[in-house]
Amino acid sequence: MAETESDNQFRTGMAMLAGNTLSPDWEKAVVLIDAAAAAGHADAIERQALLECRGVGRAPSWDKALDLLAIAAGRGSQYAARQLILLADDQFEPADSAEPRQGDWGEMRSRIPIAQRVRASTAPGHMFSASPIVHAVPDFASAAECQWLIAAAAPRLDRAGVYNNPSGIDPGRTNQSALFNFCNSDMVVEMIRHRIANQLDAPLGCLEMSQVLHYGVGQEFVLHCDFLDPQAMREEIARNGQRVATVLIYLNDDFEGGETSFPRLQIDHRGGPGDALVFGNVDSAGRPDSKSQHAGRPPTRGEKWVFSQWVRNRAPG
Ligand SMILES: O=C(O)CCC(=O)C(=O)O
Ligand SMILES: [Fe+2]
Repeated sequence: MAETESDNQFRTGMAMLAGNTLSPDWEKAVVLIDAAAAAGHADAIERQALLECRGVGRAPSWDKALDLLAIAAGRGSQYAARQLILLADDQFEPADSAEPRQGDWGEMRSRIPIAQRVRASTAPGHMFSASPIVHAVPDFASAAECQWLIAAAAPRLDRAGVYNNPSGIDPGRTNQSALFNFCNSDMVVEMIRHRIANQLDAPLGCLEMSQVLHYGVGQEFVLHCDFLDPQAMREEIARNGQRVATVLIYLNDDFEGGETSFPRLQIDHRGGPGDALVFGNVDSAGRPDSKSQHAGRPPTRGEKWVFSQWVRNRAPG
């Protein structure tokens, strides 16, 4: 089938947002995606939902975003349909279902409990350390969300990089990761990001691009601190802020080993699927705290999957 004008606009707009920079040139891309969506392009409407919830070139609105998702599903976007099923019914629908899902998408959309889905956890959890904070929060994400994140990351895994190495590859980080830039984020991921921002009482703009990490047997993320080196990364910190907190969400438990270890705090932790570990990388005065040093230990059997969110002390810009 010949490519239509709106196919072309959608493809070109998405290509502009495919990189991993924190601030791509949104303006032109958004014009193209909006134009394709206005012409009824289902995939463009599905992406427009993400623009609405993030507030790119408009005021952020979950309601408008979810309305668009229902329209996109009605126009045949299976991706939009799967997001609605998860958000309304907390059910994970694999992407390769043989039968295209039929549904009353407007009705399903109306049942999405937005406030509940983005609400911070009120469970006391377990405070391992007060300074730096290391706080285990149970049941932070649902089983379906964990399955969703693994499925979204699995086809895109790449050798994990580190910020302060120009080649991006670090010998101390043998695990793999998948980044959620605009092109591969979605409303399920955005809801989890929103929940994390609420949990930390931080603006959404402070969250870096989310990642899912994968460790096979023997793969590890050796001892490191998540804060950015105040000297070596001075310009980056001035531009985009310091990385003051990290939130991990454990996505599975069918492995052995693979703890998150903080040797200076004598913590060795493994959460169950959906449990979060929130930790600070700076002390109460905002200074980098080397006691936050930690490692992702290698699994000795099976594979470990974890969602990792680095959080700055201010939004980039
Ligand atoms: O996988 C882990 O347990 C640790 C991950 C980690 O240190 C990070 O994402 O910064
Ligand atoms: Fe880390």
